[in-house]
Amino acid sequence: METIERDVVIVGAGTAGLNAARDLRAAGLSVAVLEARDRVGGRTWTKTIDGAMLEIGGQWISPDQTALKELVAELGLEMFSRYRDGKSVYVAPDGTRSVYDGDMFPVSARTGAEMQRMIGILDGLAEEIGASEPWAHPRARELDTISLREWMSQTSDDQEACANIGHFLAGGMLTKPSHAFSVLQAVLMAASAGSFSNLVDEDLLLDKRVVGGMQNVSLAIAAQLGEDVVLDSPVRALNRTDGGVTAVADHVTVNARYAVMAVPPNLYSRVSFNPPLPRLQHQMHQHQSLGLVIKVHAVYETPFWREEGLSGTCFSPNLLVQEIYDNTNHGDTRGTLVAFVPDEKADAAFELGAGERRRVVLADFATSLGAKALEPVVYYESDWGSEEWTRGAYAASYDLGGLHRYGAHQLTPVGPIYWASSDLAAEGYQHVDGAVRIGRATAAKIVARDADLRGVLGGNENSPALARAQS
Ligand SMILES: Cc1cc2nc3c(=O)[nH]c(=O)nc-3n(C[C@H](O)[C@H](O)[C@H](O)COP(=O)(O)OP(=O)(O)OC[C@H]3O[C@@H](n4cnc5c(N)ncnc54)[C@H](O)[C@@H]3O)c2cc1C
Repeated sequence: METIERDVVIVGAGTAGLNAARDLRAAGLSVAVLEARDRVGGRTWTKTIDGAMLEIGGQWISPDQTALKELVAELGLEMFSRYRDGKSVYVAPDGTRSVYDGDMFPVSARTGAEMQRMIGILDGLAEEIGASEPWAHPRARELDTISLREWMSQTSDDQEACANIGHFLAGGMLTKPSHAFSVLQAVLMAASAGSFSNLVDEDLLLDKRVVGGMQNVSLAIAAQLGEDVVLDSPVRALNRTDGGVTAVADHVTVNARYAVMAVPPNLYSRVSFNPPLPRLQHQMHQHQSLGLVIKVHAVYETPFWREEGLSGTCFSPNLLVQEIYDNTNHGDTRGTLVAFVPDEKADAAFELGAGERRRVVLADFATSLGAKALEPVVYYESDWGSEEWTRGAYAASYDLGGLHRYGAHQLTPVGPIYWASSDLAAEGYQHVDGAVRIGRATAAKIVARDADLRGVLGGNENSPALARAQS
C-alpha cells in the first residue's frame, strides 16, 4: 500500500471536499482528496441513460446562491434557465385538476389566505432566527421540540393549507414526513434560502442549471487538482498521531497535519476514529439522518406539454408524485420531465416492483399532463437510498430536538479533524451552494490555524510543539 505525506487529507470528493482542497492548495498547503466512489461529485452526478443525459442528483441554482454562481463562472462553465413559460397544474386533495398562472396554488380564498398567513409567520421566524446559529435563539428549545406537523395543526384549522405548506418543507425540502422534524429545523431550511417565501417560489429556487450538468463543477476542480484526487479509496480509519492524523483508505495511507471529513454526517460512523471521538460527537452524529426522495426522469420525443401552453410545472401534494418540472437539457429537441416522490411515499413506491412502480408514477404524470405522459422513450429513477456512500436524498437534518441540543457543536474540530458538508452549512444548507460555502470556510479555518501555529512556532513546521498544539 502506498503511503503519502500531505498537509491536509480530505475525505470525500463531493462539492464541499473539492472546494476545500482547491482553496487549501491555493493557500500553499498540500492536499490529498480520498474518494470512495469511482467518480467525483458525490450527490451531483450526470449520467447518460439509454442515450439521454440525466442529472441524477443536485442540479438547480437560485439567484441568491452566489458562492456557487461565482464558482461556475470562475470555472468557465455556463448556465441556462429552466423552461417555465406557460401555465402550471395543481391537483387538489379531492383530485380536481386546475391549470393556473402565478405563484399561488388555485385554492379557495380561505385556504389561500391561510397559506399566506402561515408563510408570513414562517418568513418572520426565518428573519428573526437566521441560518447561522438557530440554536442560539431564545425560542430555540420551544421551536425545536414541536414537530412541523403539530405546529401547523395548532396554527391553522385549514387542512389543505397545512398540507400545502407541509408539502414545500417536508416532501419538497427536508424529504422527511412533517412529524419527523421540528419547526426550528424548518425555519433553518427557510432562513438558509433567504426566506420561506423564496422556498415556495419555484421560479426563484429552480432558476438555472449548469450546461452539461452540475457534476461539471466537481469535474473541473478535480481536473485542477490532478493526481491529488484519489478515487476508489474509501477511508476506513482516521488515526490521530503526534504529527496530526493518518487516513487509512483501501489502497493508500495519507499522513497529514489536518483532516476534513467532507462526507454527510450519517456516514461518519463508517470511519473508525482512533482514539474514538468524544462522547458529544458520538451522540450528535446519531441524531442526524438523510431524508429520502425518488427523483424520476422521463424523456419524451418532444416537450408535448409546451404545445398545450403548459410549463410542465405541476403540484399534487396528495398524489405519489408531488412535483413535476420541465427538465429539458440545454439545446435538446427532446423534452424531459423530472418529478419527485418523497419520504413515506417513496417507501410505498419502493414496496412495488419496478414495473408496477413505473406504471403508478407515470399514471400520476398523466393525471397532471395528460395521456402522452404515459409513454416516455427513457424512464429512470434516481435511487440515492441504495447508494452506499450517500444512503438517502437530498441531505441530512436533525431529528426532533436535535438541532438546538447539538447544532452549536456540529462544526467544532476534534483535534486536527474538521467537518464540512452541505448538511452543516448555514446559507445554502442542504444545497450545492452550501457545500461550496462550507468547503471554502473550512479551508479558511485551517489556513488561519496553520498560520497562527507557524507564527507562534517561528515557522518550524516539523516541530513536536506544533504537533502537540494540533492534537
Ligand atoms: C436527488 C438529489 C437532488 C438534489 N437537488 C439539488 C438541487 O437541485 N440543487 C441543489 O443545490 N442541491 C440539490 N441537492 C443537494 C446537493 O446535491 C447536495 O447538498 C450537495 O451536492 C452535497 O455536497 P457535499 O460535498 O456536501 O456532499 P456529497 O456530495 O455527498 O460528497 C461526499 C463525498 O464523500 C464520499 N465519501 C463518503 N464516505 C467516504 C469515505 N469513508 N471515504 C471516502 N469518501 C467518502 C462520497 O462518495 C461523496 O463523493 C440534491 C441532492 C440529491 C441527492
